[in-house]
Amino acid sequence: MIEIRGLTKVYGRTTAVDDLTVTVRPGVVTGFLGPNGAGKSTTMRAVVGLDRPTSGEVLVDGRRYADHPAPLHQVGALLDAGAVHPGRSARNHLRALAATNGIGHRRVDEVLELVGLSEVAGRRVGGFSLGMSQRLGIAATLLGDPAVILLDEPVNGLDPDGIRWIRGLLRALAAEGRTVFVSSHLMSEMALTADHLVLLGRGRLLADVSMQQMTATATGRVTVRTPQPEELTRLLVVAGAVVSRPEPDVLTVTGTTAEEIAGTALAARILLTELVPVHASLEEAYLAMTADDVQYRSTTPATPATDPTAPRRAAA
Ligand SMILES: Nc1ncnc2c1ncn2[C@@H]1O[C@H](COP(=O)(O)OP(=O)(O)OP(=O)(O)O)[C@@H](O)[C@H]1O
Repeated sequence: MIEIRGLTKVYGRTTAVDDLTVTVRPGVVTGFLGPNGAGKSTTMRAVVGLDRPTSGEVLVDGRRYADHPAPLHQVGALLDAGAVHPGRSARNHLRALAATNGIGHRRVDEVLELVGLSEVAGRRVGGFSLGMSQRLGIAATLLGDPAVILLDEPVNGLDPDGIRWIRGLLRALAAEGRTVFVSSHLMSEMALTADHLVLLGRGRLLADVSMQQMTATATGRVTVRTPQPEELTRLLVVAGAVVSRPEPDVLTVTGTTAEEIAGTALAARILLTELVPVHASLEEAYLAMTADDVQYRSTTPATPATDPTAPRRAAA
């Protein structure tokens, strides 16, 4: 378990993490999401003691990382896949890491196998593709068979096969009862991998929710087909809904439910030939939640930033 309590990290005039309190639990994959610059990497570095908090603290299974007698057995962290001596072979890189932590050669071969690098284990790491380097980084995190696994943007540089592989690996590690905390700025990827989500925006906690809760709060819109669109539009607008008309006999309605639309239509004897609730995708919910917190914004944000159905924040 990772307990982040009141974590604040200030760099000069930038508050990278702002009073963040969150608990990352074992047995599930927790996705750590937020736009670029939200403070995800800073938080992860603080977990493994690479960044000293300005205030607050982070405990891993009840102790600060530095207080664990054998940290590599406690926490496996992939924070920068590039931090490898380019002249070394993959096997020797892992053997060097293993040696300093009292881990034997057999475990090195096991993790090479696990990440699919056995056949290239003798090759110089300098010639590795980004995807291969990511796999090697993941192998290093698993060396000590840790209870807590921390991965910063692990799918970066992976091809679709690699992405599917890492998804399976993360889910298997969580199923074994480990704590799996994985950052990404790709909601679509997390939707397939994570059971729980921690959302960060400008260093602050925006949401700490299960994937199910996130989907439920992603209020959607309703598509209605009717031969009496003008009449139904008038009634729905009076009732406070927002209505657009993409086709002559089709309305898109937000701000109300399918049940209410059906009730309104029935009361006015308006025929409905189609009534389809369309749930907002997780991607839309995420964009709506983080719209105010994007540090580097393009000039034409193609986001539903003003969507009145955007879910409320858990904490602002
Ligand atoms: N060593 C540092 N010195 C100064 N500022 C820093 C440092 N590290 C991070 N920052 C700043 O802190 C903020 C948070 O950065 P951080 O890398 O933690 O965000 P992130 O969510 O991981 O972003 P990304 O998805 O782009 O990696 C940013 O404004 C960044 O510029």
